[in-house]
Amino acid sequence: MSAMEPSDKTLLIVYHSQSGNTDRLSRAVERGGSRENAVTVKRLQAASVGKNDLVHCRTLVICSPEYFGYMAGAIKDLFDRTYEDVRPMMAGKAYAIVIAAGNDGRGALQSIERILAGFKLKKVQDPVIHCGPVTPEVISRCEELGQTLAAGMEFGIY
Ligand SMILES: Cc1cc2nc3c(=O)[nH]c(=O)nc-3n(C[C@H](O)[C@H](O)[C@H](O)COP(=O)(O)O)c2cc1C
Repeated sequence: MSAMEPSDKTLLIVYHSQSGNTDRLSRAVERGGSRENAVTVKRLQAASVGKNDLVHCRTLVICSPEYFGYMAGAIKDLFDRTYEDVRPMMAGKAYAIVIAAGNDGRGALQSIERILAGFKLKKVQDPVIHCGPVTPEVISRCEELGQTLAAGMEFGIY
């Protein structure tokens, strides 16, 4: 595995979803990010993400439902599978988090933030935490998040 090339401009969106809510939010992030032509946007289910996907992205968006006050197991599994090997190559990359929850979401957010702090990733946007059914408003927020991240990458801010 090689270290990240400076020319890498990949926005990696990792998601897990059981009943479709997080899936829809992650698609909205993808749509927003795709508005910036100079950035490659990759949206992958957490279970299919490998170490190279993490190493070769510049910016990472984790989209997770909250299950039992925590991130989805598939997101945790991704971190478990990759942490030791990729951690040295992750420092300084940018991240943002999107949470779909029933009525809370803070447990999922905090658990992900703790691990990303261990990776030494840099939080560059406030999280989107959405409770309840997906609404047009949260779809717009997620599109905006994706576009803002991609624009920041395009202009070399992240
Ligand atoms: C097994 C399970 C556990 C859940 N636990 C929580 C929880 O602890 N806190 C919360 O706010 N919502 C909880 N929910 C609700 C989900 O977070 C919410 O429905 C979310 O939108 C599901 O996203 P998904 O459609 O992408 O799977 C839970 C749902 C399931 C199925």
